[in-house]
Parts: sequence; structure tokens; C-alpha cells
Amino acid sequence: MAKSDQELPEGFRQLKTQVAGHTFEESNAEAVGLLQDSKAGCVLKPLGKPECGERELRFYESLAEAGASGDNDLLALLRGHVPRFYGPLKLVVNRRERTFLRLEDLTRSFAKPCVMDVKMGKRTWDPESSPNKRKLEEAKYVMCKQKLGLCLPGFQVYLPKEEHTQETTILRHGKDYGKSLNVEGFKQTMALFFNASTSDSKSRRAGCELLLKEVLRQLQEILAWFQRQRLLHFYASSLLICYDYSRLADPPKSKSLINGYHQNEDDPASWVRVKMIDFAHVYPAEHGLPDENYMFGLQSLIEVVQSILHR
Ligand SMILES: Nc1ncnc2c1ncn2[C@@H]1O[C@H](COP(=O)(O)OP(=O)(O)OP(=O)(O)O)[C@@H](O)[C@H]1O
Ligand SMILES: O=P(O)(O)O[C@@H]1[C@H](O)[C@H](O)[C@@H](OP(=O)(O)O)[C@H](OP(=O)(O)O)[C@H]1O
Repeated sequence: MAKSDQELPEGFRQLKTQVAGHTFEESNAEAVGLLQDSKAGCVLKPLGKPECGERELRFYESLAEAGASGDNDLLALLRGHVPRFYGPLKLVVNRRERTFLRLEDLTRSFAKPCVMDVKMGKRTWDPESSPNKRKLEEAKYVMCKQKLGLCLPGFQVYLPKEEHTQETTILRHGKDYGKSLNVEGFKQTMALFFNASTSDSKSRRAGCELLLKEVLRQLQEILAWFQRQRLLHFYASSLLICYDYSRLADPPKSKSLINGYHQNEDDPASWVRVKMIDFAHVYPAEHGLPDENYMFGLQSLIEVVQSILHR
């Protein structure tokens, strides 16, 4: 079955900006990727393997409960760092009913969405992993994962076609590219993703600086949450970094109406979003300890972004 021949329910389409994770496959109707409901501004993530899917659903439901009851400040605060959750939804895809998580689309309203999935931590296997799964995980992305506590399963970025032009080209790379990177290659790829070397015009340079500062601000907020919390450990979880390329060279001045809300377009948070995703392997913190594994990766990501800003 060609990728374009998937039988999808009306009103839904494959998420074009999906850069990593489980996807639709040509020869396997069972393999399902993320869908997009662009009218509602949300994406639909299929529940993964039974234990992973249920864990992720429970995670989002526990955040929703914490938000509603106000009983747990830390969980309520975490909601600000993950996509909004609109509940589960059953849909028939390729003639099979499946459960999806309805999540805020982090690329909604972006004209030229740049998206990078960064998987966090040196350790990407959870406490219940078999020795075989552990071995498989330890053999992947070795060059950056062990040094930086980061790896790069995929990204897409808009780049200017030539210097001094409005025309763009899109570059996409998946996990094979990520697995080939060493630390230097990872840093160069991050600079490329932020259009740090292609920002020739004055306004694009200013836009790039704004972008890097906003990414750092959001990363620091996530780090501040991790420094306080002793509740959860996140294995094989990612940060999704998204920005709208069209705003790099063209920072707007006015307020606009997006999904019924007035949004101040001068606020870089309207075109730069850094959120935690993929909670298939979230576990209660062992011995009430902080999540050093995630924080190590987050600190090195902050250092990499800082080095791009200050070079
Ligand atoms: N809320 C979201 N908004 C926009 N895009 C998203 C969102 N959540 C996920 N994506 C896209 O889907 C991709 C895969 O997401 P995710 O990591 O949650 O899936 P997965 O199949 O569980 O991945 P893995 O195989 O690593 O376990 C991300 O890299 C991103 O491109
Ligand atoms: O980075 P790669 O090489 O794509 O490896 C995948 C990655 O580790 C995913 O996190 C994992 O899904 P889970 O998080 O759901 O375990 C998947 O397992 P799977 O192939 O068993 O689904 C692996 O294949």
C-alpha cells in the first residue's frame, strides 16, 4: 500500500510535519503514524505497543486531573511544558479501530514549520526493559548519546535557496542521519536547524538571535521544573523544538486572531515552541530522586544553543 493510499477517516490526514517516531509504512497497513486535524488545530497520536500506549494515556490523564483538582502543583506546572491534551479518540484507520491521543498541534498556524525532535538522556531504556532492549538502545546514536545525553531522531528545516533571496528549500533528515552524527556533527546540525549560518540579511540575523534566546528561555523553564521535581523519570522522551521560518526574516508588529484567541505576534512565543513529547516510558521516580538522566541532556542542549548564540 503506497503511503498516500492509507485509508483515513474523513477530515484527517497524515501529519506532514512528523519528523520522527512510528510512521505509516508502504507494505504494512498495521503501521500508523500521527494524523492531523487542521481545523481543530490538533494532532492525533496512535497509542503505541499496549504497555507504552497505556502508560502515555495515563500520563496525560494524570496531568489533566492534577490541573483540575489543583492537588499537585508540580504536575499542574508540567502541563505548561507539554502539548495540551484533548482526550482519547477512537478512529478507524486502514479498516482497524485504534485509539488516538488528541494533542495540541505544536506547528499549528506556522507557514513554514521547522521541527526538530531531540531525544533526551544517555539512558533511553526504562526500568522494565529486557536485557535485549537495553542492548539495542545502548548500541544506537552512540557517538552523541553517551557524550551529550542527546540524540537526533529527525528534523525538518526551511533554508534560503540562495543568499539574499526569499525562496526557500526544505531539508529533512531522519534517524539514520541522526545515528551517523558525532558531537561536532550534532552541534553543526543544531546551527543549521536554527538557520544560524544562513542568516545573511540584517533582519534574518536579528530574527535568529530572537529565536535562539526564546528557545533558551523555554529550555531554562523546563530545566527549572526538573530541578524541583522528584516525582517522575522520563526515559526515551523527546523535546520538540518548533519555529516558523517565515517569522525569522519578517518579525510582525500587530496582534492577530489565531483559533479565536488574540495572540501578540511580537511575542516570540507565538512562533517558537519548545515542548516535551513522547511519554511512553515515564515512570515514578526511583527512590524519590531527581531525573539526572534527563537533566544531563537538557543541560548539554542548553550549552549547545548558548554556543550557537555566542559564536
Ligand atoms: N503535539 C505535537 N504537535 C506536532 N507534532 C507532533 C506532536 N507530537 C508529536 N509530533 C510529531 O510526531 C513525531 C513522533 O512523535 P512521538 O515521539 O510522540 O512518537 P512515537 O511514535 O512515540 O516515537 P518513538 O518511536 O520515538 O517512540 C515527532 O517527532 C513530531 O514530529
Ligand atoms: O531510534 P530507533 O532506531 O527508531 O528505535 C526506536 C526507538 O527507540 C523508539 O523509542 C522505540 O519505540 P518505543 O519507545 O515505543 O519502545 C522503537 O521500538 P519498537 O521498534 O519496538 O517500536 C525503536 O525501534
